[in-house]
Amino acid sequence: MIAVQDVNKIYPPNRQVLHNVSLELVEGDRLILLGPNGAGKTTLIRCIIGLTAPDSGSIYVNGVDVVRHPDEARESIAVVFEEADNSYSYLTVLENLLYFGLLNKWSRAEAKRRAERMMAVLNLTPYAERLTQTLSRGMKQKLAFAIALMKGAPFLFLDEPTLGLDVESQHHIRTMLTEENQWWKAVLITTHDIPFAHAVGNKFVFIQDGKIVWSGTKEHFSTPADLETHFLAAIRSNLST
Ligand SMILES: Nc1ncnc2c1ncn2[C@@H]1O[C@H](COP(=O)(O)OP(=O)(O)OP(=O)(O)O)[C@@H](O)[C@H]1O
Repeated sequence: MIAVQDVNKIYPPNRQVLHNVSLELVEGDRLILLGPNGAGKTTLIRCIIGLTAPDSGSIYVNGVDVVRHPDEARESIAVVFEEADNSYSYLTVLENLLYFGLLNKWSRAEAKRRAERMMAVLNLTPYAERLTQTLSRGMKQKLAFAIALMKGAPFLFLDEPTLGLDVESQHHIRTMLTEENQWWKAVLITTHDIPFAHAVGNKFVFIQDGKIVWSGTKEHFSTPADLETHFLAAIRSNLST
């Protein structure tokens, strides 16, 4: 479980970008963090993974205090930032996946099994023997996603996972995230892609100017259009208060 309680963050000299933010990520959650540009989503993720220290509040990852033990807490979280490029360009797709699998202490057989499954789901199998320096940007993004998953961490954080991906690749990512029997326990996703958010999310948190303006489950929205309407209404009512 990840527990964020009353987190405040002020960038010097006095720009407060998170205001008393609290949220929980528990097993089975596919939590979508929706907010306009500059709302504080990336800052919140950076706080949870211990890259940025909050000015007050607490963050625990599986009981580990992130502020005191960021390295230990981070071991439980695999993160893919927007336009991530975490692969070695002089290794092939398969070699990269095996390398990161072995680094994460899977046996060779287990690393191979996971790499093959990952390539199949993300449609990277035809590129298994290609050097990653020859891949397109979208393929590299899918590989970054696969590499992060090779970590086998219980929590997965994805920052804008569909940005710049073609329709089929978006479909692969969506399928992967909603399949049964995941290797991870919960996922937190930031996105501006409403149809993707609606298809994947089962919990939603709307953030505006560093404040959580609404949170709830998927039952509130029967269609992507509902989600968009609800989101815009929450943002606008926050602006008018
Ligand atoms: N290191 C920093 N120093 C000062 N201000 C910062 C710093 N990093 C971010 N900010 C500011 O904090 C606010 C929140 O930024 P953040 O990147 O967390 O937003 P975001 O919701 O992820 O935005 P986007 O959707 O555009 O990626 C913005 O106003 C940004 O300019």
